[in-house]
Amino acid sequence: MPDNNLRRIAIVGGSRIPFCRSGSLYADQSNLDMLTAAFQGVVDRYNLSGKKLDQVIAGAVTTHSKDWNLAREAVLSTDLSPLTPAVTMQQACGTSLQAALLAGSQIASGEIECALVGGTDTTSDVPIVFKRRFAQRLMKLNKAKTFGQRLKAFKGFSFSELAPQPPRNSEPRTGLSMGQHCERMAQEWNITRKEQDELALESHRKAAEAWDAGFFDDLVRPHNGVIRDNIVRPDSTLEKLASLRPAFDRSGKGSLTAGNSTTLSDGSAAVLLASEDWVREHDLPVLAWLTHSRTAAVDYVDGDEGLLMAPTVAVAEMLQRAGLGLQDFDFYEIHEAFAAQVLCTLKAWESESYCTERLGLDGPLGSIDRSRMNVHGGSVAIGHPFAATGARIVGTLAHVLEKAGSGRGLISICTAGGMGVAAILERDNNGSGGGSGKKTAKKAAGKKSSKKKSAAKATRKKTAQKSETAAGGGESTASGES
Ligand SMILES: CC(=O)SCCNC(=O)CCNC(=O)[C@H](O)C(C)(C)COP(=O)(O)OP(=O)(O)OC[C@H]1O[C@@H](n2cnc3c(N)ncnc32)[C@H](O)[C@@H]1OP(=O)(O)O
Repeated sequence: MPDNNLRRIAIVGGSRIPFCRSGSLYADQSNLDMLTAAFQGVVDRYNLSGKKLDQVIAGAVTTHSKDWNLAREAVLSTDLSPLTPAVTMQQACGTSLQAALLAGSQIASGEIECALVGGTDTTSDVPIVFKRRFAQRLMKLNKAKTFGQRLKAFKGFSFSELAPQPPRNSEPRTGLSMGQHCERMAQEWNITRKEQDELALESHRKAAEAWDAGFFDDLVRPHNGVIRDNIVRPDSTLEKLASLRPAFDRSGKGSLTAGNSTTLSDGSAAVLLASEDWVREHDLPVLAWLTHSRTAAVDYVDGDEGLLMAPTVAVAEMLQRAGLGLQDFDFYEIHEAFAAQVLCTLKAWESESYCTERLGLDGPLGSIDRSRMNVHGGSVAIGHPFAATGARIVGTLAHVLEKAGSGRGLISICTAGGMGVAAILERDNNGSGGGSGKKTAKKAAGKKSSKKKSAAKATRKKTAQKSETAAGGGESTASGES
């Protein structure tokens, strides 16, 4: 991306739905319902109704086979032009940040002018399937033409075959959950329980303050009757956090709890990216520019690397290529998979031996100013619908930079499979630097013709009908007050 022949990548803006605790207010929502809502949020915000976009890249980590090409199905459920192509991709918790990087590369190279990227995940609507043996019987039954063939399909049947198979919740190569892996990292890096609880408490405090101050008003669009993230706990205390039992290691050494880990959550987020020309042509604002990125992986299987330590590598390599130091940032958005993951990452960057021996640097990257990190809360407080987190963070950081007027922000996301995705967003001193930005998002949305408005309404109705909505008013109001 630093190549001068490449075009600048504008972040026009993002939209997401409120994130909710697993099995709560989105229990009736599918990945498609939620991704459609995030996409439609961007469409409405930037007056894209009926428009053909050049590219849509999005994904989910936990999917059903019925999800098909989820990104394309979501496009067809919005009022974007059906001529908009879309691709579904997955890189665990890095999915929608990686989607932005892939789309950004296409914009930079001149291949496309604009792209919508996003992610969604549900831990409420998970695919629970039968054992392979029973599934094979059903396939045989489906093909059977005679009564004898139908009977044969069930020859030797055992009721144990009916035991449901829930989705995998552990790393395929180690059999350990993310939490168990992060416990190991916390113990290796001597991260205390108190440090983790303090970080978690701060995350909740900042997220609650940001909601109260209206920071999320432009970024989060109510969905299914929910108006606020229902995971944020403004009333949490250090004493309460300290009283929670370790969740992943009950040997007495464990320090990761429900309070300092991300909770299983449902939600979606999307971001619109474009070339400078396209932004100008459509008179849209540029909140920030996507200027650098890097993806890295660590060997957590045969090597002795921590599963969630790859962002240390991705960020180090990105900084080297960008010619920047770790302190050259006004804001840091570090995905809080677990409070311990963030603390291990910060400690690794401060460690001379880790930075020289593992990252091949001349010395430590050093400390960051913690008051600039996750300034409006992180994944511990807001929630972490896996594939949605990258787009949430890109949208949030772009918004933070817009409000600051100018500056530079660093994004760091750890993923399952031992990977890390990093990116840099920047905002020029002269503001947007791209389109005049005269037509603000709200003005753009306000200009929507009544014909388009009713088309959008009809489409949303169509989508809503597809899911059996049980948006209980009482429950939704409760979330609004959370
Ligand atoms: C790359 C990556 O991003 S990896 C990360 C991927 N994500 C994950 O792996 C998800 C990890 N999280 C989990 O698996 C689960 O959330 C767990 C296992 C940590 C906890 O699950 P649960 O036990 O169901 O959590 P639950 O929400 O019920 O909380 C347990 C208790 O802690 C309390 N609690 C949780 N957070 C707080 C808080 N901030 N303040 C006060 N109390 C809290 C709850 O009220 C609850 O108390 P109760 O038992 O009295 O009702």
